[in-house]
Amino acid sequence: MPLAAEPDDTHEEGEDQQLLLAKKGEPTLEGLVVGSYCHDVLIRGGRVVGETLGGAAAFVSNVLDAASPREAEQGEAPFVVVSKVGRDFAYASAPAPARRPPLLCASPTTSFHAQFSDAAASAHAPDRELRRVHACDPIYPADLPDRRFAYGLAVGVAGEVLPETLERMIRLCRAVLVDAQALIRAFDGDGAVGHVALEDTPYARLLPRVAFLKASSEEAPYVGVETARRRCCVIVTDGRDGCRLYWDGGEARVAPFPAVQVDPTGAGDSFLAGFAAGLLWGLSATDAALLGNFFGAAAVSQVGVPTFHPKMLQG
Ligand SMILES: Nc1ncnc2c1ncn2[C@@H]1O[C@H](COP(=O)(O)OP(=O)(O)O)[C@@H](O)[C@H]1O
Ligand SMILES: O=P([O-])([O-])O[C@@H]1[C@@H](O)[C@H](O)[C@@H](O)[C@H](O)[C@@H]1O
Repeated sequence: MPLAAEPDDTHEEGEDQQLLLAKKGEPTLEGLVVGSYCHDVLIRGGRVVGETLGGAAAFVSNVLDAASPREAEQGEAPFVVVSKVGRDFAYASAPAPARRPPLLCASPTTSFHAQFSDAAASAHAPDRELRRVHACDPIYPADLPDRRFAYGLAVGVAGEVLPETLERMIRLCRAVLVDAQALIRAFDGDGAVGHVALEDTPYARLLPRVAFLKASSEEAPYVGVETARRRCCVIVTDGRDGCRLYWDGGEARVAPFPAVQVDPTGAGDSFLAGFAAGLLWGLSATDAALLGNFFGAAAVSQVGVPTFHPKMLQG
């Protein structure tokens, strides 16, 4: 499966899955996670049933730390997070923001209300309706550290990863993985989350320089998988049915792990981080997707940012 050509980094043909692996003599691969922490308010049957830390940066950091427990214990930071919050941010002491503090802005912290139907935990109910209540400042190219990274994760939730910021990530990182929700979300006057076609956004021209694009089954029609797969590897996640990988010339289904869903929030973020961790371990893309499915299933089994126990990954 050929990865997207690296526009700013040459690599030998055939090093498809090796892009995220340290080369001989290289220091530990450092990652760049770009996306904002946020406040999540969970509403079921018209009542607030939970208020939690959210934002892909929180879920992604959680998984990357769980997948590299030795570095996390030794205080090594195999990745940096560029995130923005307001002075009202309520979770500064939570593990992820405490380890990787966000930039403080004058604007309020991004906040989402996730409305679940009463049956949302059942097998086939739509999992949630999202509304963006507040949006913090965008993340600008100048907010990114001026150094090279082995990989980047563009994981905005409220439009904070600007096209020019993604372009800078591509220049700084050997391989960039993108969550489609950072590219195709649109918000109406009340903040209700909708989607626009990726082709109609300024991000479309950057796709040939992206290694992996992850989209949920709800987002996939707006991504245009048949077009996108000719530019980069596209992963479509499908909740309890696992995920499928599409590249130019092939596709593969990767089975899910069983889970009792109590809160679908963060499943996609956790999947993408688990997938990236799998590539860093040297797994093939399909085996890395299986690790992503593992973390996605673990995420839905808990409310908010899940707790992963270090032993959970020991064979
Ligand atoms: N109810 C579930 N049971 C088992 N695995 C799940 C469940 N929901 C999500 N997952 C896992 O998490 C991944 C991402 O979930 P999904 O809901 O598709 O993403 P998103 O949050 O972006 O909509 C799925 O591919 C699957 O592996
Ligand atoms: O559930 P998921 O799609 O992986 O990602 C979620 C976002 O879609 C949502 O906007 C945000 O409020 C959550 O904290 C989480 O980041």
